[in-house]
Amino acid sequence: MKIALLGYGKMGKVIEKIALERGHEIVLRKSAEDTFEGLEQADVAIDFSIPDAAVSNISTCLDNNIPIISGTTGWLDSYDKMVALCQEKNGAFIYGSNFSLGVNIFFQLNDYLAKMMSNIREYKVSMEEIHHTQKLDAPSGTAITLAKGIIENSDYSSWALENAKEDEILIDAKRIENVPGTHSVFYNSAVDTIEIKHIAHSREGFALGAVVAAEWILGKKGVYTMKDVLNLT
Ligand SMILES: NC(=O)C1=CN([C@@H]2O[C@H](COP(=O)(O)OP(=O)(O)OC[C@H]3O[C@@H](n4cnc5c(N)ncnc54)[C@H](OP(=O)(O)O)[C@@H]3O)[C@@H](O)[C@H]2O)C=CC1
Ligand SMILES: O=C(O)C1=N[C@H](C(=O)O)C[C@H](O)C1
Repeated sequence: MKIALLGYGKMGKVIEKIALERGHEIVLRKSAEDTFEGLEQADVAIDFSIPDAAVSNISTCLDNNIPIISGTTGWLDSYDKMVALCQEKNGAFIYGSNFSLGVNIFFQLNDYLAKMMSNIREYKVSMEEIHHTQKLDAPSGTAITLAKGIIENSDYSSWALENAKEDEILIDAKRIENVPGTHSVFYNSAVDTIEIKHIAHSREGFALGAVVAAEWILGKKGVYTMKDVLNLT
């Protein structure tokens, strides 16, 4: 499979390593100042760039009939627009706030726990996410997906980074050198705390998931998620 890498930073480089190990070829490594030259040769593109570049990268792929996997976070206000473009162009598109197998299992666990806790009034939910200091967006895309999972399964209506109201989920976004990504969901009562936590030990899990998603989408049309790729119910 010929892959275009849109974003060749920390993630782009780990994705390249895993893609080569799995027998794929890289036909474009695009950073900020590079053009899309080489995209036309690609069977699929993988975008791990920056919030301000994601929409342009995804649109360019859809306009050129290249299936696109995007892991870039911090651009979700335009997600519906990209879904509509994919449908209009009869393209193929996956966005994932987190491509690791472990986090996608954690998403399911979070939904289940939120459902279970929804009628138990003694507990108040909150979250913590910790990432490296170069991260541009806060809260993380993964934290937003976790918050959505809780909102869909409870009476909480939104999330806040500070001064959370009664019906808001407080997300504490911490930035600490070299942390690949740690997410915790807490249910606190006066007498105890229930915590579920995912700790990424490196970027390899995210990168492998993105390459697996790229392999999976070949030959398909439509908008999918990692739940489809991993066949999680
Ligand atoms: N979904 C997931 O599983 C994961 C998502 N992420 C997300 O992926 C994104 C990238 O993370 P990371 O690799 O750590 O970040 P880096 O800052 O290390 O890399 C970002 C790269 O994007 C490049 N870039 C900037 N503008 C453009 C553009 N217009 N077109 C193409 N590339 C561009 C930068 O180029 P230059 O160096 O020239 O500025 C740089 O190479 C972030 O949004 C992060 O949140 C990260 C890990 C997992
Ligand atoms: O920027 C990162 O590094 C990460 N970003 C993603 C996010 O925003 O959730 C996924 C992962 O946690 C690492």
